[in-house]
Amino acid sequence: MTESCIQIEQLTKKFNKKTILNEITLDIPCAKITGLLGPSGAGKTTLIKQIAGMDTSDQGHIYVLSKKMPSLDIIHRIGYMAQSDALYNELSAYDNLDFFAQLYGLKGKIKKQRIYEVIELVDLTADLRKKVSKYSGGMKRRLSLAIALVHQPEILLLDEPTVGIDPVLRQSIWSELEILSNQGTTIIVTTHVMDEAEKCHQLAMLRNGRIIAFDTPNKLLENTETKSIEEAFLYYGGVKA
Ligand SMILES: Nc1ncnc2c1ncn2[C@@H]1O[C@H](COP(=O)(O)OP(=O)(O)OP(=O)(O)O)[C@@H](O)[C@H]1O
Repeated sequence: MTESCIQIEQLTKKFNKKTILNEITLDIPCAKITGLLGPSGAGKTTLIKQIAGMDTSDQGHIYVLSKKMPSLDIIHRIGYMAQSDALYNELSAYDNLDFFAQLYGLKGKIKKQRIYEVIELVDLTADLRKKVSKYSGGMKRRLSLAIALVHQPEILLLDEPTVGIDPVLRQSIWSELEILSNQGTTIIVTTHVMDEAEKCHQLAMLRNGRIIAFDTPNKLLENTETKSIEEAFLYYGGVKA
């Protein structure tokens, strides 16, 4: 049995009396890439924010690294990349990274070294001193990813990290996620891109705020006798392919 680093128990979240997350129970394995797959409006962002401890639930609990969320002790052990970039546009990429690295307690040589490592990883070294206001949308996504990684978090929560990123860099980001998970990082990534879903070690399929399936991509295909994750999703969603 794989150890789990995040436990979600009977989690329900409502907005204006509308149920957005409906009694979600999930055990997210440690040191694996878990994908949250679902159509627009399924509740992926709402769920990832709950895991990050950014919002309260109406019912149920979340434990991250054995601590009940929200927990201030855990927040610095999480790297969170939101769907919309939270960057300081009037600062350079370096200064943005420097600011967030300091918030996470990095100092001196180690801080500088990590800034250069993560900026290289997202292929922005040449634009490090450029103001973020002059960045394209894809460059901003890459910088947001670098910020989420700068303090080497044990838990990495990525909300649609590769939107607007070209296929070559997307590949290298996925290779890096694979390396990080091999090194022990627990990663959750939301996506509605099916070929990215196949790269995840575990996939949680979310529809109308409910988990309709949770397994490895291979098992999901096997169990539904389908040839693609998209077909498997339709099967679990009640639309027989
Ligand atoms: N703060 C809020 N107030 C009211 N409704 C909200 C709020 N946040 C999200 N919702 C609603 O909750 C539902 C789920 O939204 P959420 O952003 O979690 O979906 P998603 O699966 O991440 O979609 P997408 O792939 O488009 O990002 C939507 O109907 C959305 O309008």
